[in-house]
Parts: sequence; C-alpha cells; structure tokens
Amino acid sequence: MASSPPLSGRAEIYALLTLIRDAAEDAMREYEISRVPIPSLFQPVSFSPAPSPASSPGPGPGSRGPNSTSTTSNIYHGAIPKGPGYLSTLPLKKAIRTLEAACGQLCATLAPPVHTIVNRAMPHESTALGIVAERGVADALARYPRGLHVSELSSVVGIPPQRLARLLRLLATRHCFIEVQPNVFANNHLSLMLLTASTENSIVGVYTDQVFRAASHLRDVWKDPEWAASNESTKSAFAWSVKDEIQDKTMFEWFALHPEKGERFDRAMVGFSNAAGGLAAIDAFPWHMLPRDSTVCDVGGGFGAFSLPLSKVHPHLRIVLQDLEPPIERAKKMWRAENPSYLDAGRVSFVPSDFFKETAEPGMDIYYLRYILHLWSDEDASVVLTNVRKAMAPHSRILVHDYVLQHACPNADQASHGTEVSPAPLLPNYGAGSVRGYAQDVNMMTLFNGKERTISDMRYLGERNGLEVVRVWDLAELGIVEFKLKDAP
Ligand SMILES: C[S@@+](CC[C@H](N)C(=O)[O-])C[C@H]1O[C@@H](n2cnc3c(N)ncnc32)[C@H](O)[C@@H]1O
Repeated sequence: MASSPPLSGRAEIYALLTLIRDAAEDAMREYEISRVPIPSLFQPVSFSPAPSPASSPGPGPGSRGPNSTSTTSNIYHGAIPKGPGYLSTLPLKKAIRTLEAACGQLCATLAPPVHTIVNRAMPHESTALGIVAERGVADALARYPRGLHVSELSSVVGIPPQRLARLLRLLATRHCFIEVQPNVFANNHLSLMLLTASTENSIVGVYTDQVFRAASHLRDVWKDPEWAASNESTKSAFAWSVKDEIQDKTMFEWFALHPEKGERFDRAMVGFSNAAGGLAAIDAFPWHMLPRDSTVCDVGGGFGAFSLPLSKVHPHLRIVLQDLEPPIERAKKMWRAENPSYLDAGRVSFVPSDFFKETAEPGMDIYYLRYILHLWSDEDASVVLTNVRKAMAPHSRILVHDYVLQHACPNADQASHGTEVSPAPLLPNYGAGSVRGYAQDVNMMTLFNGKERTISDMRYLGERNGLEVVRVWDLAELGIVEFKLKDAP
C-alpha cells in the first residue's frame, strides 16, 4: 500500500505539472513510434464514402495491435475512416490515463469549488451530442472541409439555424467540430466519431437516449420500497423506465420488442470497446502461447465483437460463441461477412444458450467473459459463473474482462495481482484518468442492478463459486481477471 505522506500546496502542483509534461511526452512518443501524425484539433477533415468491407484492411505483418488503425476493419469502426492522427494503443491509453488524472486533479485543486461543481452538474453537452449524432450533422458536413454555414446545414439536418449554431458552439467549445468562421462549422477528428455509420455514433445514441432516460429514474426507483430493496435486474431504473410497456424483464428481453435498439446496442458494444480499449486483450494476453486448436468459449459473446478480431489475429485458436438465439443469428451473418474462411474451416461454432439455465460448452481451455459479470448482482453473476465452473476441466481458465475498480484511497489491494499503482500525488485509482469505469459502475446499477467490481469483489465472487484468482492483466482501463478452479494446479 502506498503510504508516503501526501504532498501539499506548491509541491503538489509542481508534481502534477511534472506528471502532465512526462505523460504528454510519452503520448507524443507513441504517435512517433507508430508513425501516426500528432493530431490537430484545428485541422478540418473531409470524408468520402467508405471502402467496401472487402477492401478494408485486416491484421497483417507489422501491425501494431488490434486497436491500431492497421488491424481494424469495418465492423470495429463502422466502415468509416478515423481521420488523421487516429491511434489507440495500450501505451497511449496509459499515458492519457496519467495525463487526464493530473490535469483533472490540477484544475480541481486550483479552481474555485463552485466553478467545478456547477460544471459537473450540467448535462447539456451530452444532450447536444445526442441530438447532433441522431440528426447526422457530422455526415452533413462530411464533404465540406471548409465548413458549412448553419443556414445551409439547418435544412439538411432539420434543426433551426440558430438552435443548431448553439448546440454546435457548445460542442466546438469542447473541441468536437470547429467553428471556422462565425456560424460556419466543420468536422475535426473528434466530430468524425459521430458519423452515423460509426459504431461510436451508436454508443453515443445508447448513452444519450436509453441510459440517460433510465438514469433520470434512479431517484424515483429508490422512493419505491419494493424496487429500492431489490437487486434483481428486472427491478432496475431501466426496467422502471419501460414498466408501462413491459414488466419483469431485463433490457435484453426488452430488445425483443425493439429489434432496432438491439442492433444499435450490438454496434454500441463495439464503439464502447473501441473507447475502453476492449481489444487490447488480444495483444496483452499470451494467446500465441496456447497450442494450436486450443479452444476458447466466448460466453455471452454477442456477435463476437471480441472473438471475431481474436480469430483474425490468432487463427490457431478454435472458438465457440455462446449467446441467446437472436445475437447468435446476427453473429452467423457477421462471421460470414468478416471471416468466411475461418467459418468454412469449421474453426468457429455457434451455440445458442442461456447462461442462467445451461452449463457452458464442456472442457474448453479458456472461458472468456467480456462485459458479462458486470451486468449482474453477485447472486446472478454466481449463477453464470457456476454454469461455467461446472463445464471446466482442471486445466481450464476463466478470463473475466471487465473494469477492475480501485478504491479512491490507499488500500491493501492497490498493487495486488498485477494492477498498476498510480504515481503520487494522483489518487490511487487514477482519479479523472479512470472515471469512465466508475461512471460505468453507476450505469450498470441503472440498467441492470449490476456492478463493476474491485479485485476484492472479484475474489469474493470467485470464492463463493469454487474459483481462485490467478492474476490480473491491467489494460489501462479494463482489466482481465484470470480464474482457475480452486485447488487446481
Ligand atoms: C454487454 S453484452 C456483451 C457482449 C460481448 N461479450 C462483448 O464483449 O461485446 C452482454 C451479452 O450477454 C448476452 N446475454 C444476456 N443475457 C443472456 C443469457 N441469459 N444467456 C446468454 N447470453 C446472454 C447478451 O445477448 C449480450 O450479447
């Protein structure tokens, strides 16, 4: 546990400035190593139609990893280019974690508290992002690198010019879009994320629509004694928000009434994974050390947002994709389009299965669960884990790929099992540099009564299901917790 005395006053500010400078240097070095130009927020970008899936680049020799541009194909970015300067590697994420933590701590230290608190309470940036993403503003600007006046843009996106200008100015003030002249706006590399074909547009849609509405009901839910006391996923704020339409169902069951929202959610998972570095595990975990034909069961794998790119980078593995029937049907189409040779060689199989009712595929080498356990309370997560444990052979491993949260104060688990310790004077959990995980924790509570977990929570969950933590792989935002059977070698 880090127990050095806290710095104060000028010493803390200078330590933060040093961290900012060092982290920015690390980030710039990563761009240089990757031969990607350092992006400019002031460089307008244009966009022409996407390459067909057949011509999109796949992993190849010399690629830097699954999050770098060279290994991404259309499903991961929704068939759009990421603009100049797009890079998302693990070293860059680590540098940005420190940079954001130090900048956040510096501003929160020196700014008048009222300034910080009022800014944090304002939800309007999210509102503006949601509207602009839904109306396709980035698409409408795509062919105009010198920008378009709101009077022309207005008729394309169906928002009155002056209202549109105000939404865009709020966003441009935070560097998403550029106001190139008064009331004339152009895309930059941030606003490109909002192109309607992009998976990031879908995650913006999910957060600013479904999640936003559900979160606004948390207060009401907690005033109802029955709902407030329940940990069931069918008694979440999301369930409350749709209770006039459907009762006692989870969000996944609600998707059956709204298949278009289910499909948007699938795409959003890819967008979220891009943001969180969800593919970093392809490089960081030693898949290449597993013998040929080792088997990986992607439990609740959706259409294979992880296992599909895994199959491209590590084709020596065999994959079994398990999920409910509708995602499995979508998965078959996705694999046919994205990795037909792997499919035709019979190296992937699709198994419709309810992980609450059925055991996983028996005797697999790896059971991989990404964004699964965090959806559920300890009781429900235990049912899923038990159904996996029953299928395990003595050598099998479970990889739980989720956030691994830390307390915001020094604690015994801070450096256990491979999690990285933040440099002083940052908060032990990297503060603002890791805030998305803590927001996701509240999001899981909102949508499913689920939760993100600390390493102690993971250990507890393992112990109550006959499993032991082997180690944690710190992936700068998400982590992988590796479990084995208790008492297995
Ligand atoms: C948050 S998504 C994660 C998908 C995928 N693992 C990924 O990382 O992109 C949760 C997945 O769990 C699946 N799921 C939900 N309830 C399930 C159940 N009872 N049995 C099997 N899969 C289920 C959903 O269909 C969805 O694909």
